[in-house]
Amino acid sequence: MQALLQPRAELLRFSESRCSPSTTCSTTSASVCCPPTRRLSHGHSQHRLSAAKHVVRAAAAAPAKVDIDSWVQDSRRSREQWLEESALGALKTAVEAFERPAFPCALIAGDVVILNLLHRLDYLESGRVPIIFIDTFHLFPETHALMHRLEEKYNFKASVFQAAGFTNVAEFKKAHGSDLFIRDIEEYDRICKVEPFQRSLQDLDVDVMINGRRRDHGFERAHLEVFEGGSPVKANPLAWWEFKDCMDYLKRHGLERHPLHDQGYPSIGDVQSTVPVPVEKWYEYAGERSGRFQGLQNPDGSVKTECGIHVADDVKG
Ligand SMILES: Nc1ncnc2c1ncn2[C@@H]1O[C@H](COP(=O)(O)OS(=O)(=O)O)[C@@H](OP(=O)(O)O)[C@H]1O
Repeated sequence: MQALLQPRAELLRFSESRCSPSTTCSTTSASVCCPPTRRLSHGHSQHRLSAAKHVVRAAAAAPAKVDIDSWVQDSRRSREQWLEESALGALKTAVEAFERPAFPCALIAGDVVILNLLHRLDYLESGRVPIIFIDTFHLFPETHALMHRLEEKYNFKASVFQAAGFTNVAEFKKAHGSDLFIRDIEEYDRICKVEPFQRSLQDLDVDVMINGRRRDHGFERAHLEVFEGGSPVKANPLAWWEFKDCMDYLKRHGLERHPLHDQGYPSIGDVQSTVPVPVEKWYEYAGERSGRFQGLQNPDGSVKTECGIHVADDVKG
């Protein structure tokens, strides 16, 4: 309360010092502006204006004894702690309530965070949460290499799914050419992403699917909740995190991040449709994914922002 009163006391002191002791202030609001004994008879409106400016300044200024910087730091720390605890809680809730959880993992920053959270809960080494990795035949080699390093580190083996009927990229290109994604992006997504993804959920009979989708990814995900109904149910432990929270988590915990971040890529998908983004854009709303799906359009001509993996309500197909 004292702190709230202080600016007004300041104002009165300020007003008093500006009023001439030899003049009288005549306006009704002068009781705020000047003590009654020193009311001005002239130029009061001008004086009132400077006093009003002072009110704004006085109200904006913090009482001297408050260390706002430490408040800011404390609130950041509590936010980080809360985000971390809520993500761990969501994963635990999902895994304990369902029988066959799985985590389809593309190794973008949030996925690397989730892998670490799963490791902390002992769901990786124990095999309680299988990791699904869709090899689209068009991923960056660095993505494959990172997956191998994380498999070693956390002692798990990802279940890899590829386009049906092919065992390697050469076979795929022989059948479909090397530019299917240019000629027919819908068909490319269906063959290389959506079908292997749906097959992975069916083969593992997944009843709850963990993933790293977040509200700050863009308008399609702006209202995402931590859990979503459907078949399977989806657990989105990072729904309320921002991209910066993910990067900060990796740094705070000394974790390896995807090496392409250091080459300017905030998000990493397929080689042919992922480009670097100026770093000042990374943390804007939807900035993380702004280098994805480059040059691609939906059939209705709108800009592509999803490959279709998570668009259907019932992703098991
Ligand atoms: N390669 C690969 N392997 C396993 N799982 C994958 C893969 N690519 C995408 N996904 C899953 O799809 C979610 C959305 O991915 P994206 O929209 O970022 O990209 S993509 O169009 O699918 O490439 C993505 O969500 P995140 O967890 O946020 O990465 C995953 O659940």
